[in-house]
Amino acid sequence: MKWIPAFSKRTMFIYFILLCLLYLLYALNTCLVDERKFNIKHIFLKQHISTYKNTAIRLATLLGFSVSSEVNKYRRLRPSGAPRRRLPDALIIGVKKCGTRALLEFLRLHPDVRAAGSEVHFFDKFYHKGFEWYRQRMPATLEGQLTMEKTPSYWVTRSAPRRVHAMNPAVRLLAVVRDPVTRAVSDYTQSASKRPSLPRFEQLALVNSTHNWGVPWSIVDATWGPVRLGVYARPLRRWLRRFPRRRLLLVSGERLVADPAAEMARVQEFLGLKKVITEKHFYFNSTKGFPCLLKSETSPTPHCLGKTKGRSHPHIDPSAIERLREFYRPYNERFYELSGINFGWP
Ligand SMILES: Nc1ncnc2c1ncn2[C@@H]1O[C@H](COP(=O)(O)OS(=O)(=O)O)[C@@H](OP(=O)(O)O)[C@H]1O
Repeated sequence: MKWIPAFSKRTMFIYFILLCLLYLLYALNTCLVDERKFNIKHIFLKQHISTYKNTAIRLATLLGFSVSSEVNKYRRLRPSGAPRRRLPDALIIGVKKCGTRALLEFLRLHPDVRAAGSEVHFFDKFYHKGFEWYRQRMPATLEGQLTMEKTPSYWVTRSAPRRVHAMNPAVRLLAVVRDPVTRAVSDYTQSASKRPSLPRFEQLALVNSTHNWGVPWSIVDATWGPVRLGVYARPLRRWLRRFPRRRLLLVSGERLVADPAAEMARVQEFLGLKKVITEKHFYFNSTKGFPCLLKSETSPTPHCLGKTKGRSHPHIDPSAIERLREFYRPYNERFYELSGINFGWP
């Protein structure tokens, strides 16, 4: 052990204190430039490595050592605690009219999640604009916070799995699914609210045909958008060709209404988030018939989702509902097999 310089205990102690002071000053500096709330996870976990690195660089510079060009980048960098826009870490990819807005709004209650407010439609409509354009649409986040976006049409966009994979193969995907019959009625209700002259649901969902024995019979029009979108097995297969099953969380639209806190516990676990969103955040609004929020980042008072969420549906002939249920049954079975979850739709 002769090669160890013979420092006195006193000198070593002074060096140790100096190092601790430098680290403390650096950590404090990081907090002060951060205009948001002090975030324990952010400072002490995610930034740990870069904090040590930057402190070492500062120390080296102070002691008069020259620093390499790579290290010189440090001077141009903003303090590492400053918020900046990043590509999403997680995406809500669908399914239309299954509760995607509710999921996003609930997730926004979490201090470690920041999400784009409106649907960005990058992977379906604006892919040609490039990832930099996409990044600019994202909210600024601190290191350690998740950046999110929801665009339900990604679920059925054929090129979306490949494109999302090209952005980040480790991205986490969430898809909300609900009974395809209710989903179809919800989809129709939305269209009818924009076009009051739209024919009745039954007329669009079913086409009259003649049964083999001459008995009039109606068959489901599987080409009609609101019906086609409820065949979940096909798009799921496409996503699973690109992403392992563990990267995709299927959220139950029914449970998101019946027990939002329990469903959000699954979501938070999947996203690797601390369980912050709990029963305390929700109350059931009997007028609306849906869970609403007690408070959120944007509103300190109790509030529900907008008027376009939770519309009342028109009455649909029960025989048409039954025809649709028969139609979806084999597709639902296939979907349960592929996903490994039995959603128990009637
Ligand atoms: N908490 C809460 N409040 C209101 N609505 C809720 C909620 N949770 C789930 N839902 C259901 O979400 C349905 C709308 O789904 P999406 O947000 O995915 O619609 S969209 O695709 O973004 O247009 C919406 O469909 P409709 O009932 O047909 O309006 C709701 O059934």
